[in-house]
Amino acid sequence: MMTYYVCRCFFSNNIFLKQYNLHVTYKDEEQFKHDYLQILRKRGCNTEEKIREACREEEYLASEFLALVQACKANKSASLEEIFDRIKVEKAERVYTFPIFTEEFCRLFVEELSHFEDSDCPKGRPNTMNKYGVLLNELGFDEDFLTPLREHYIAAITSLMYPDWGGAFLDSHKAFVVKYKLGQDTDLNYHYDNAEITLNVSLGKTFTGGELYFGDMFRPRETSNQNARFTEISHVPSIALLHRGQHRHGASPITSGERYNLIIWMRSSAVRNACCPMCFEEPDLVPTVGFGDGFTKQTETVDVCTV
Ligand SMILES: O=C(O)CCC(=O)C(=O)O
Ligand SMILES: [Fe+2]
Repeated sequence: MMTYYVCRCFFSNNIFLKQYNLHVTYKDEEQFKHDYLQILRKRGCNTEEKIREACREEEYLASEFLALVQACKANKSASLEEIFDRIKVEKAERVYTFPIFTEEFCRLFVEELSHFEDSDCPKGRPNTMNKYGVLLNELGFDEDFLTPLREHYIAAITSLMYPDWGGAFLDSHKAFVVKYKLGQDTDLNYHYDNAEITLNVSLGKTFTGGELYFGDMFRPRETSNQNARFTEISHVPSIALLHRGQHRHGASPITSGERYNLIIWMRSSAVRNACCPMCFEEPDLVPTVGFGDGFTKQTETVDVCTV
């Protein structure tokens, strides 16, 4: 089958520097300074510090997110107070939210996905629950965007928040975008994820309804808990939500508009090699391509099946 790609330029071209009201292309620092230093200076970017800020590759990340990651990295063993100033603790147990992307980046991302949807490229769907989502590894998003995002940024947060779920040992992921629209998929059944930790980011566009609701943790060999209490959380564009993969959840129907969410199922081979989170048995490994479902043949494991 033919392999299709997106161009690397998606991550470097046409980045909007809001503060200076300027669209730029970023290949490397030398090119960036050569092309934009003069105009940036004229627009008030006149100190070394400001120039360094402007040519950071992290332009698509919210400044609050960069500050949170910095605090997590600095705070590895010290007090969590500064981190809890920067992260919202939601009512559902161990669910956290925080700004992650700029609104401009969310808009560009959704635009890019719409082009892909309109194209006749073959489309693998994220999972059996979802007819309209897009698998992102097929679009070439892992190498330059999602793997560095997980390794250099998100891991700093998960290491602190979910040490018991392999948060410090995440080594692969499956990422996709889910889409809800009246007349297409409008909601998602109650389920748990094939992930140790899930990142769920609302990308917009505009919608009503579509809340995420959380119930109880999945327990193998236990019949469904009729008394599970549900906690609803509304998605807000550009805000990320972190939860444990085994924390059962679903999405309420949207009542208008279109809702796109980036979902990253993050895996820790050290955790899942000991016990498959879907069948709760020792995994029966079948070779596959790419990250597969995140199992490896490494022998060092962390057993959370008993957590
Ligand atoms: O639509 C959502 O916010 C939830 C999606 C989800 O839980 C999933 O795809 O695993
Ligand atoms: Fe899910």
